[in-house]
Amino acid sequence: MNRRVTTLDVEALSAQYGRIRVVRDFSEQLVAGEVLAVLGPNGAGKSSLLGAIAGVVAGSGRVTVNGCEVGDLPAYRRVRAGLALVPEVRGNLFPTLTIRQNLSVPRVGADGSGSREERIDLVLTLFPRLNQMLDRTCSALSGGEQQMVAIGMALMADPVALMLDEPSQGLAPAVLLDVSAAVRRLAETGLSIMVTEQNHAFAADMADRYLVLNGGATTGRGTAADLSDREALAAAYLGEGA
Ligand SMILES: Nc1ncnc2c1ncn2[C@@H]1O[C@H](COP(=O)(O)OP(=O)(O)OP(=O)(O)O)[C@@H](O)[C@H]1O
Repeated sequence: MNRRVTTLDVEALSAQYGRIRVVRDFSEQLVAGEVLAVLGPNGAGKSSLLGAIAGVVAGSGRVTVNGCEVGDLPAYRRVRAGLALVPEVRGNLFPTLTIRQNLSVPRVGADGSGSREERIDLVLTLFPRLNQMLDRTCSALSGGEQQMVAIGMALMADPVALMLDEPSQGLAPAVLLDVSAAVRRLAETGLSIMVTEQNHAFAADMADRYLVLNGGATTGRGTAADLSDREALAAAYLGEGA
């Protein structure tokens, strides 16, 4: 896998609800195999940013996936171009369906011709604990198990760029380790991953680098090593000029 290949290129992106713009002039590039953490306080615009990139929140700007400009395409066409989103609190899951049924819902692969069994095998290799509970209803799973299925759902489309919206929400520390290990393993396969987080320690376990979004604007950025440097992180939250 050539790690210098840009898989996700976002340029001058904004996100808005009606006339209220909540993300302004966001630009970022991710290369294959890279994990970027998007940090920021409540209301900073993290979910809106991922939503605008995925095409489920109104916005403007350029979004290029694997060299294909998708900024004017509806969300489902962006998925086919290789962009996958796992929304906050596992919002892509069907709670009354079993794990196996949930994994049967998404189209498989960019052109729909992929092997569903192969994709399910990948999900079960990443999250072996799901093996024992494939026929269990998702509403009866723990938050961590639901998060694993939610990530599995996104992986069915064989994406090149995966966006995870606050995957740590409501998860026990032991499960966070499972999720961060899975994110690292996915990055090793060449997937680019953008993950919003407020849990800095969890972000440090996964990310190669981070940026801080505050009030809808990027105020700072740094490497994963900086995430344990409280002063560097505080400066990133306050703004690079602080
Ligand atoms: N559907 C909506 N309609 C109007 N405004 C919204 C909507 N969703 C979010 N907002 C506003 O957009 C801004 C950014 O919200 P967003 O959810 O993107 O932030 P966030 O950083 O993800 O926050 P959190 O960490 O609390 O999830 C906030 O001011 C929020 O109130």
